[in-house]
Amino acid sequence: MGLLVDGKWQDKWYDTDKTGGKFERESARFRNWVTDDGRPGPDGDGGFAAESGRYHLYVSMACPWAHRALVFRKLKALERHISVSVVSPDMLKNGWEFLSDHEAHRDHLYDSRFLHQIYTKAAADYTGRVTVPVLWDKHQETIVSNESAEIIRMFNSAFNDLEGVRADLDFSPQSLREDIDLVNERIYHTVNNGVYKAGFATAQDKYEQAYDELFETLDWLEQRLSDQRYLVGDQLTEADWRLFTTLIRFDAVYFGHFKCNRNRIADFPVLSAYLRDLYQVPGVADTVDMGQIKRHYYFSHTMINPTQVVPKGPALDLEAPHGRDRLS
Ligand SMILES: N[C@@H](CCC(=O)N[C@@H](CS)C(=O)NCC(=O)O)C(=O)O
Repeated sequence: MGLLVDGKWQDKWYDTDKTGGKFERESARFRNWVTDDGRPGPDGDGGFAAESGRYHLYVSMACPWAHRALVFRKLKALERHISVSVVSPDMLKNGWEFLSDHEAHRDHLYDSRFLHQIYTKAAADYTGRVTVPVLWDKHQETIVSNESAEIIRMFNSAFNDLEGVRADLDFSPQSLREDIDLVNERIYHTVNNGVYKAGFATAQDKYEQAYDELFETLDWLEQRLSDQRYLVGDQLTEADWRLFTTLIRFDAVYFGHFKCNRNRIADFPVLSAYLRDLYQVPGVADTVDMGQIKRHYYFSHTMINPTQVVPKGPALDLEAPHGRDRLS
């Protein structure tokens, strides 16, 4: 694990000393938007028009942020328009890596060895962390965006005019945007990023604070979802998919590896049924690779799990009936 400094790779773990043991996530640096006609989006430069075959997504199957983009690519039927390369689940001293001789983990565009080479191709003097997902423009040979929250909004609406794309599915309708943003905000800080704050804390109090906030929000969600099928009423939205990619990793990884162990998701009757409901949406299960998820966290974070032994369990029954149809 490391980062780029002026375009040079440095093998360095997160620096929590300067924040008293607290993990603070760095903001993504590439913030352009693909739009239907190439006009600029809310941030960054214009010139990124939605075109079939022009964009490439770099992901890890293990990463919850990249997973959001994969879910949107699948549900919006963007697979034939946006190609993808999947890094190896092992993220060690060189950061995310490709494996040239494994079709499943090759860089299909440049046959690079490391993801940081994609970052320096886009910005030779880049300073910052090298994260997935990355949305790459094959025409301009640059990174459009490395911020998953924005990539999923592009996938939701920018490509709607392309053939076969599910324009009828809108996961961020304008009429619900305010509510979506509100729940996203709480869930981002206390759940999506909350599990990382607990897992990467290097001070007891910082860990306990993240743990308390996490379970306070999970209790709130258990309540909220007891009489409504989805987070923002009876329609599936972006807010659900953003929560989903954290919940699906919870019992297998965050409960043990990140010490988020007051309860498993399986112990929350409502949340666990909600998780199965989302998992059973056609196409979604194809985006979940529990083997790569467990391998990544337990094998890559050697300061948390120095033996690199990957747990066999837990047994998860994601195909069991969820019974939530009655709510909508
Ligand atoms: N803000 C980013 C965060 C992405 C992120 O942190 N991805 C993790 C993998 S789960 C990563 O690549 N970490 C590498 C690192 O921090 O060096 C997003 O949501 O797209």
